[in-house]
Amino acid sequence: MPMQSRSDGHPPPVAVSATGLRKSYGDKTVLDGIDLHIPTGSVFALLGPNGAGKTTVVKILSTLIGADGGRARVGGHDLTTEAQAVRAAIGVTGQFSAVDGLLTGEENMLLMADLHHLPGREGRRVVADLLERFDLVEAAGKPASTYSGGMRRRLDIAMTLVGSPRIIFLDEPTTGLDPRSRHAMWRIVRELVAGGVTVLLTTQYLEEADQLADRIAVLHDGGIAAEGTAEELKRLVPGGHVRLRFTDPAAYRSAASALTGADRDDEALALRVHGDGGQRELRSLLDRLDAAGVEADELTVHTPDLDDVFFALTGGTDRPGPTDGSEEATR
Ligand SMILES: Nc1ncnc2c1ncn2[C@@H]1O[C@H](COP(=O)(O)OP(=O)(O)OP(=O)(O)O)[C@@H](O)[C@H]1O
Repeated sequence: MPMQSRSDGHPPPVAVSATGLRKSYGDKTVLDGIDLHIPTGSVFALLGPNGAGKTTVVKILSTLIGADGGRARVGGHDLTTEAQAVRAAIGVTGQFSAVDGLLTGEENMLLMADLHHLPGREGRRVVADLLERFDLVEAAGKPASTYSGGMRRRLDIAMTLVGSPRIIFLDEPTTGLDPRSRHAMWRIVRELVAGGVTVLLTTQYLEEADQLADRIAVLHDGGIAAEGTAEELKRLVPGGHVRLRFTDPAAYRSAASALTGADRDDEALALRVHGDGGQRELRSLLDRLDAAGVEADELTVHTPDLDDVFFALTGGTDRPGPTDGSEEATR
């Protein structure tokens, strides 16, 4: 997903910046100096297995708990000295959901409108709009306790949006949701970002980070093991290669002798050149082909997927839970 660019050529302002965030519980260090930098209007995914500290980051940045060290600014406000302004700038949804199961969806929404001091008529208009947008009109009169997981998440986000926050923290928004609800949630996130909202998303799903995020940070062992775009991260681990295919056997043979070290597939007239598939490497590869006077009929860059990156970085063997599993199966 492309990052928002501004017509004046300046980089977009920063929505969230944190340096050296630390947090321990007793003698357990959960965050050991985390730096984050999230440009306005982008989606940033904090990726990590259970217990990596993702929720702790969200709780700190939303002023629910204090950090033991480090500094952070959210929406231009200092987390410790301007906590109230930070709270006014953000919306948070996730594991500590604000949904009251005894109230109907609409009542939950109207309560939020009251909390945001929206005048009666304006509050009802905003609530009606959001119920419509989040496909909750039919369910609006039923108690939230009767909602499916997907409906509850949608209600939770809709409630967050009553206050029109410009920065939203989504803590594992799709954990435990079935694929259909997951895709509905992805659509919602994309719509929010298209409207200029900044999203910090935590997830244990690589595909989710890959689908939604402009940048991804992998949280591991109290620190950020790697950060970058999905493509940058994929280039960090071995397994990448460029595949060149030829139709002319003579061109294939010339290329094979020019590119010593490439794996040959004489039958398919294809060469496999190992590397990160980065710009510099590709240029050098093409230069060598040019110098040999040959042109490939097909050139494809293969990068490892985020799974490879994640498991290489975290050294784990446990794959995340099934993407369509129940809450119990994945948490
Ligand atoms: N109030 C607390 N007291 C003691 N330990 C805590 C507390 N809150 C969190 N922890 C511990 O801190 C670690 C990080 O927890 P956190 O909830 O931030 O992880 P997470 O990455 O969000 O994981 P999950 O995907 O399971 O939500 C865990 O080991 C957790 O047990």
